[in-house]
Amino acid sequence: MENNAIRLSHPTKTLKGAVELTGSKSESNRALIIQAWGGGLVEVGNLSSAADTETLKQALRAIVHTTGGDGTTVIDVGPAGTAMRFLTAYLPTTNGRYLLTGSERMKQRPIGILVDALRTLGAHVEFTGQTGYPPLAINGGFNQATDAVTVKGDVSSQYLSALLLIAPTLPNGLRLQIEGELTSRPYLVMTLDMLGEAGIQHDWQGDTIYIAPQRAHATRIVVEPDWSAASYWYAMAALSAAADLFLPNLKSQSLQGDAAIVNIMAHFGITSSFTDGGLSIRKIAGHQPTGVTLLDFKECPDLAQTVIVCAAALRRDLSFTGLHTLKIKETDRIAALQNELGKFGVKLVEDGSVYHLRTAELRQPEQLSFDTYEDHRMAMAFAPLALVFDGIQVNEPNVVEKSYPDFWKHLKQHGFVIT
Ligand SMILES: O=C(O)C1=C[C@@H](OP(=O)(O)O)[C@@H](O)[C@H](O)C1
Ligand SMILES: C=C(OP(=O)(O)O)C(=O)O
Repeated sequence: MENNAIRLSHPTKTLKGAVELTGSKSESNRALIIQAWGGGLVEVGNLSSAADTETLKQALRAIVHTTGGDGTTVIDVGPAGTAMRFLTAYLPTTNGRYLLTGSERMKQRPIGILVDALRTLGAHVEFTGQTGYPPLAINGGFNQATDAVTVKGDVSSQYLSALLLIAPTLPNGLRLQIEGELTSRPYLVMTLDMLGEAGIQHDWQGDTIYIAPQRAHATRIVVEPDWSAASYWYAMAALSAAADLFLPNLKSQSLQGDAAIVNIMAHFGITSSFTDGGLSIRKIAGHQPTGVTLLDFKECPDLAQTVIVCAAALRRDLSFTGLHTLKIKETDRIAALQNELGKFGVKLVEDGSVYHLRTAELRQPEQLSFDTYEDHRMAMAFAPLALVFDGIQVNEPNVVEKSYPDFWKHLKQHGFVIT
């Protein structure tokens, strides 16, 4: 067994009880940026314990302490995509000098589209390594050259959210035209809704969003639990013998697009019911598969691994679309899925923009040891397989800290044996 690995099994295959999920990292990281320019008027409740949120919080603290100083502040966001993208837009609006960098993988995740837009606005942002990728040298204090930028919408919605989050602070505001098809749309809507919670108005006509220069109102933003984290409990429920779980504080009307897991998992025999205090999920005994054949993840890319692995274990030969952004996330998630599903005989076959799951040759090898590719979602998507196979191994399990540090602790509390 590798040094840094755990073995997982679940003797009873039954799940019961409550799971207190941490706050959404997407909501938290938006709240932190709004709070940063909100001038003490913006309070945030239930901030996520995700490492990505802690990273952004520390980075923003570093700015407060160095603004106006002469030296360059080095900010290393590690693997945190939202921290990288949001800071790239936010730092030019402060007065400091920064070197913004991240993990080796972060240096392979494109950011040129956002940097080009910021330069059009007049910001001072340079690539210090490969053009189009972090690290970035950023000098604060820019004179706004224009209020109008056009940004491609089909690569990462985070570029758009990053610009919108600073829009109210720009002297001339921002007129953001989205070019091409918008991917991960709910994250953009989340950004606008959270700005709205701080009193920031916007006008969205066709493909253009306008935000005038505005100040935040006094507000307390309370972060909802993380729906992407909830998705792993849905997968565990679907793979269990019986499940009756309660996830406190999740609401049917959510800012998070990953609440789509409710409808997706209905196809896998899981019912969801919202009460005043949260969400109950149950497995229906003797559920017959619905006729669904195709699932689209364009609006909820972070659910893709959860659902694809779950479908594989249930021998559901489904097809999937909307996976085009997965190759530029924490790892190439398509390649990572293909490798790890292959370890138990399942294929994920690429056919243009559609992917097909092929489970006919599913088998359990003597040893099942899953690699995680520095991707929290690989670890959390494959862990539920301990309910199906007689024990699995997960390598580098600490990756879960990126978004859900208590993941393994919660699994132990719900009957998983982890050694
Ligand atoms: O804005 C956000 O908080 C996020 C947007 C999505 O990224 P893309 O817009 O790059 O798809 C998502 O995958 C990521 O985990 C979080
Ligand atoms: C893609 C993700 O995060 P980020 O882009 O913020 O690193 C994720 O959490 O799945």
